Amino acid sequence: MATTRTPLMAGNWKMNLDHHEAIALVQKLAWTLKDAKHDAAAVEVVVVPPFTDLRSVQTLVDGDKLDIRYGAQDVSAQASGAYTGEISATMLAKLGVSYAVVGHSERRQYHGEDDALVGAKAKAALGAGITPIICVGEGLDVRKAGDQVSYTLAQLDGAYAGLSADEAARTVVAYEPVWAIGTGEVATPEDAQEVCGAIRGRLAELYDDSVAQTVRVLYGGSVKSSNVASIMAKEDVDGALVGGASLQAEEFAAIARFQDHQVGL
Ligand SMILES: O=C(CO)COP(=O)(O)O
Repeated sequence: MATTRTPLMAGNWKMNLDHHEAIALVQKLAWTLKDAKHDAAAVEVVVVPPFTDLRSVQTLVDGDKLDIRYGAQDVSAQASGAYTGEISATMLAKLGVSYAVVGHSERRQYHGEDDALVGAKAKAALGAGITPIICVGEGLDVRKAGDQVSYTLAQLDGAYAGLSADEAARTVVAYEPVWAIGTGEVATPEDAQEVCGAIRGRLAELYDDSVAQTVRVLYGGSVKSSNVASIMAKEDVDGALVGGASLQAEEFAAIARFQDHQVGL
């Protein structure tokens, strides 16, 4: 983690928690962070619930003036029209959504999303003032073959192909090795740094150093309060995209409070 970038901890709830449960979790998260005197300017905390929860989360965050932001798990590449089941970036912006996850490996795997579509979704989000969290990362076969860097950078090239430097500077990247998602198998801090560093290097090549130094690169895959500090200690890791552990308020708050934890030597 470099001191110039504000760390970002985003909790991707995936298809979990209805809008009642969402309110309970966000309230508990807010209390837990308040008890710990959490400074939202020092570490940004974001929840990413299902679409159906967003209106309730908005009402709670606005009403209680919580220092918590929220995002969507996906966004349409289209602006409006006959796209049954899709949700536009403008609709999300109206709900005060700050972030949209695009290209999550589960969407790539189960919905056939490719890099061009991921890039188009990122562009649509940016057009509505929403920060896309662009997900990349290799599967187990690629990792076993030692090709994780080239594979992930090819995904990055595809997703950023249509983005200008100004747009790229307003994105977040999440490196999520598929073999580490929901498996309990966390990448080592060195594994995370290798690819996150390569992503930053590629952004410098595609754009310039200022873009590369501005974009936050997150790690995702079995992040917990017990392993987050050692991963965050790495130079090019600026935060985490957390799945399962973000469904428990105390655990997610402890992840956001990673600076309280001692990094083992
Ligand atoms: O996919 C993830 C976040 O987007 C990671 O999920 P887990 O933290 O459950 O491994």
